[in-house]
Amino acid sequence: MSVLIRENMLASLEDKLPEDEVLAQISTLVFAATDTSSNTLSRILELLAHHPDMQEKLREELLTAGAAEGIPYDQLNQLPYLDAVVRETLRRYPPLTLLSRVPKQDVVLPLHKPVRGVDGTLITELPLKEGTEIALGIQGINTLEELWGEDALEWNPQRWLSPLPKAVSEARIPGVYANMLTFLGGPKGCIGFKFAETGIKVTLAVLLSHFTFAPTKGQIVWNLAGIYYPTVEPDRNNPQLPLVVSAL
Ligand code: HEM
Repeated sequence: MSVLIRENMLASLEDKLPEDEVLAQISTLVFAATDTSSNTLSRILELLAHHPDMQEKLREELLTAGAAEGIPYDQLNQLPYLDAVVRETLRRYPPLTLLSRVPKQDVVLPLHKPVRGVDGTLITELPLKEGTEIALGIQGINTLEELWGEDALEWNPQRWLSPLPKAVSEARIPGVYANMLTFLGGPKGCIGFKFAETGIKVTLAVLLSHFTFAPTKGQIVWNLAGIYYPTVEPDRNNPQLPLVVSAL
């Protein structure tokens, strides 16, 4: 945001954004960045609390790399298990599960594989009228068994430590990040995906090298909304995720 403000002050009169547009950009950045990243982080901590073996493996990787004292960006980004945990969570539990797009003109959309219509004809493409709202099933693509294999619905960071199934790379998923649609792609894709990934990794590095996380007795429910958020049953309105946190 400071870069945006600074560059706008330096821009020529012709290129300068008016103040209301700068404010609108700042609101978009805050809105787009906050709940997406924090809910992903909550999801990771909850999953690690329920998988103490994976939590320990990740902590060991972090402590060996010196995360307790603080490690440089490049080194943090090269930690394979940390990367696997973040990727797998963003694959299996994308904070935005469904988004839509509206074509500005009539288009014909080719299908990845043909489907059979109720009258028995084979359909290979969909003609869409301008203005038709199309739902993009982010979570559906991220967890398609046909691509990711029979365990597509399992949260398994280990899958990122060996080559991905051929079907995944051959599908050419048009997302900006790791063969998935979590951050979408194209001109309206997420501009903050690297920032989000780094923020999540830095926070995990700091927390896991000083604390352990375990589940509480309360039942956590993840509510499907614009952005998935956790609550404690039966309260569905106040986002919260209690965990037992102990100092190392
Ligand atoms: C885990 C974290 C995040 C996820 C899953 C995520 C996901 C997405 C997705 C799917 C879109 C496309 C929305 C659409 O086309 O309707 C998007 C757009 C965007 N994201 Fe992210 N995002 C994350 C974090 C961030 C962060 C940290 C920032 C900023 C630093 C950011 C800034 C933006 C902006 C500016 C847009 C464009 C909004 C627009 O076109 O109106 N995002 N994000």
